[in-house]
Amino acid sequence: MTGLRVGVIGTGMIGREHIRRLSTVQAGVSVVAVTDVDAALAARVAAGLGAVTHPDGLDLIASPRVDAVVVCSWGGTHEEYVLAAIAAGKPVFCEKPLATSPQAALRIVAAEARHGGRLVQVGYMRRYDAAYRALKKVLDSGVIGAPLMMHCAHRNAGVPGFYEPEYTITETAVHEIDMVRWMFGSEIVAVRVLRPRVSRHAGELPDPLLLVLELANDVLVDVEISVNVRYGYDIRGEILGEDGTVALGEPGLVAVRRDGRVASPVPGDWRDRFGAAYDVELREWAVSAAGGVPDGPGAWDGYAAAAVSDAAVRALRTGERVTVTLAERPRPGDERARA
Ligand SMILES: NC(=O)C1=CN([C@@H]2O[C@H](COP(=O)(O)OP(=O)(O)OC[C@H]3O[C@@H](n4cnc5c(N)ncnc54)[C@H](O)[C@@H]3O)[C@@H](O)[C@H]2O)C=CC1
Ligand SMILES: O=C1[C@@H](O)[C@H](O)[C@@H](O)[C@H](O)[C@H]1O
Repeated sequence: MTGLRVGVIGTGMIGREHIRRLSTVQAGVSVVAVTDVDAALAARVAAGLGAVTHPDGLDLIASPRVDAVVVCSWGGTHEEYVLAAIAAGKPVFCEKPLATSPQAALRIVAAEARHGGRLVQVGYMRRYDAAYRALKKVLDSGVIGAPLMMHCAHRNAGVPGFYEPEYTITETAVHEIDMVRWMFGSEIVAVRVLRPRVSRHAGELPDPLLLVLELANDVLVDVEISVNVRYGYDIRGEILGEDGTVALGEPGLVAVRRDGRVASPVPGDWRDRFGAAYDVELREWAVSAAGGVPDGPGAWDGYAAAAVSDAAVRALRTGERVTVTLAERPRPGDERARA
């Protein structure tokens, strides 16, 4: 791979994680520029890398020294930076969510279509996880027969103080929303959100929740979202087919049997559970971006996830079943794509 010079916007938790992996997992990639609204933080990160800092994300994107952009700032800032990267004709990896409303995500889809080819990749790392890839391989092989249902659980040990009630959907369940579309190759057409008794650890949050996702191919998916389980980070998935089932295995690589007990480690958070998936994700992105065209989950996937998230937030607020209708998908080079 010829050298790819990357600029990173947002040097917080996942920004620093991605900088570390971009600098180590793929030869030929260098992080040459960073920026953060916390300028002191950006300066510390840049000093450790020998990179330069920029006063803001737009300045970084415009730099002729930056070939490709990684956006790791807060969700509400993503649209502006992704649109600027498209305008500059630079490949951009944007952490999830692509944008915080379907309308904003659709503006990105339209801008990329007007550009005429793919530039955007969204950080849906489950598509790169060995266990999810193995699950999909079994499903696609037909060995369990036609899929009927999927049961998922997404449990966080805890969440930070700034975590808002709607983040249960837009920050957390959004991973299952994307994963399910990819797993079954079918759009989500309606969503319900059920609210069981609230956990005593929940504080002000609606925790836990049960989402029911209806797919266009009539597969039904239930997703438990629990964000204060305390015991660890636990991601589960099992598909029921006409002839059998397939489930994600336990993430711990070993089980210790002693004193009449079996014990195996539970990951602490998403960095533990999906560390290897992020490595593959960023490596594959860097290779495809060096060729000018990212090939992972794209702007349309970011839009579809935003549309389903939006419906799920409405379902959470109203208790009703909310249908999802996606916009018409513009084709590359489509000058009519809505501005
Ligand atoms: N794929 C995954 O599993 C995960 C994805 N994420 C996503 O990554 C993004 C960042 O999350 P974290 O790193 O956890 O948050 P964080 O709060 O640790 O870091 C975000 C950084 O962005 C900076 N920032 C905010 N607005 C900015 C702007 N306009 N320009 C430049 N810098 C700005 C903040 O000062 C902060 O340093 C979010 O969109 C989140 O949803 C986060 C965790 C896991
Ligand atoms: O993306 C992530 C976080 O932003 C989110 O807050 C967590 O709930 C997810 O498990 C994690 O993967």
